[in-house]
Amino acid sequence: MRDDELFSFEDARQRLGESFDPLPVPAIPPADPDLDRVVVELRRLRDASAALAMSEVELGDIADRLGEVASLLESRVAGPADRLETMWKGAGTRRSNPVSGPENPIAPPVDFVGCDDGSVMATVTLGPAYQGPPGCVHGGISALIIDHMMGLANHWGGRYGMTAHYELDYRSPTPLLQPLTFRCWVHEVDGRKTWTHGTIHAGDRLCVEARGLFLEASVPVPGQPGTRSTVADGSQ
Ligand SMILES: CCCCCCCCCC(=O)SCCNC(=O)CCNC(=O)[C@H](O)C(C)(C)COP(=O)(O)OP(=O)(O)OC[C@H]1O[C@@H](n2cnc3c(N)ncnc32)[C@H](O)[C@@H]1OP(=O)(O)O
Repeated sequence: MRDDELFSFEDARQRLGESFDPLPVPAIPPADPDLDRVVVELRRLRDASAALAMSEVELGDIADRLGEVASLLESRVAGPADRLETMWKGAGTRRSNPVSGPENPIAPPVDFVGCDDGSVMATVTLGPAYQGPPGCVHGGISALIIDHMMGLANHWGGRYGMTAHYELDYRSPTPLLQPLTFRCWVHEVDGRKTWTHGTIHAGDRLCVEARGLFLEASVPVPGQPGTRSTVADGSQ
């Protein structure tokens, strides 16, 4: 089997239907549009603040003004422990995860597409907030995105699980400010185990190769005693 082949293409077709259009995997449910707009603005602040040093910006009372907004929000939102509970009462973690979640300002965000061959793909351009080596994506950010994306590829391939083992080879520098193509696919399955592979390319150049072992498992859901989640799609 070639390394980039789905473990069972026909099996995936049976599970996913004879023909299907690429879809977001899994679809992220909409919520209050104002909430998503707030996060879009927070991301603009994130990216602008990553470029503040050595800039010409007159900072003056900027910190005070931002502090006022932060205090306003803090006074009206749930604390972290309560938030963990509400997160699992709604759309699971799909809206709040740190890779694609529209409610999470640290998410770049990355938009995923499920492909006809069973893989999951994404194209994303990362800015200076994600820098590691000069001009390059931080290796931990690459790892974060691929790990999450492998979870989605498992879901797309009808599997689920928690990452038990995960390894990456950084084959060449991963550039900032250029479109990067991420791809993940289920490579092999055996009982509770799913081996999932992934790559990052800049154009035709291979930047990162990754392999993960996922084990079917469940974890207790915060605030819902006796309830466990399979972490399959952020729901139970
Ligand atoms: C739509 C989807 C959206 C969601 C995407 C989310 C993706 C995010 C992915 C993550 O980041 S998950 C978070 C990071 N992972 C964790 O926190 C997992 C922490 N580890 C655990 O909870 C447990 O170790 C785990 C549930 C993974 C496994 O515990 P088990 O007690 O169920 O496994 P066990 O020790 O019985 O081992 C089962 C088999 O797996 C093998 N195994 C376990 N850990 C391994 C390992 N690290 N390396 C290789 N093999 C391993 C083990 O040898 C054994 O093989 P055999 O059955 O052949 O004997």
